[in-house]
Amino acid sequence: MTGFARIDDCVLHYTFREGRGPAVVFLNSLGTDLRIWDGVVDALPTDLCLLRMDKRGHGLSETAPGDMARFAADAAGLMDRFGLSRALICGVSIGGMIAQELALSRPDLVGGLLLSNTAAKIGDAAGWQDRLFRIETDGLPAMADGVLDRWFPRAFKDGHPDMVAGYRTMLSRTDAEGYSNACRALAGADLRDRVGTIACPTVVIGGSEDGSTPPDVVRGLADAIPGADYIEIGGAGHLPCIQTPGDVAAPLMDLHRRIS
Ligand SMILES: O=C(O)CCC(=O)CC(=O)O
Repeated sequence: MTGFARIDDCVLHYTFREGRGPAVVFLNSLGTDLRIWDGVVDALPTDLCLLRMDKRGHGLSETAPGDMARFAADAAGLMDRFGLSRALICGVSIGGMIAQELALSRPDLVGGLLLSNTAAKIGDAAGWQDRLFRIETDGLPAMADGVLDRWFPRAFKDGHPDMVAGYRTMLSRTDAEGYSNACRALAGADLRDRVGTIACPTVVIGGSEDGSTPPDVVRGLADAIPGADYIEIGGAGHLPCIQTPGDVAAPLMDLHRRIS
């Protein structure tokens, strides 16, 4: 079922499938929408309960300002709407930060975490300021090639030109204000002092060719969360959910079995 739900000040777009629990909840990266999980969902058993959502300012969700806590409250509000608890939260990049924030603020909702290509702090203030300036002066379409170079390794781009063109379109059509709001949320978010208290089973995935969250940064997150496992996907860029969805679906199902 595809639908829309008002969570406080913002109408959010989601897809929900009832099924076997624990539910799996997917949280997207910057400049993408819930379709980045299509390949992962196709590789999962068809009887699982699944919730995907477009965070505010992305996909078909409304645009409204909000920090990392607000993004997590949106996910929590949607999960509450569907009566989900102890779910397996799978987030990539900023989606992985939202997942960490959710585990810290609403541990009742989170049974396990699959954190893909993310960290407890992503980038630095100067880098985000520069990006905000470029969005305003050049616009997202003009920035797309640079972003895609961080998302996908050269060999993947050469081998899949149509797919890469499609994701360039997804990025370029993202609402500039929504994208900028998410950049501000990233600039202001630092979970490094708090992730050591995450207590649920956690798997962290990195990509050896990730140009946005390099593998040493992602491994640092796994080191900071008690008991977390780290998996590095050789040859993967920033978005293995698109590039090699089976490499995300397999640890997701292992974790699902562990928490079931
Ligand atoms: O992808 C994200 O959610 C944030 C990390 C980032 O900066 C991605 C990019 O390189 O554009």
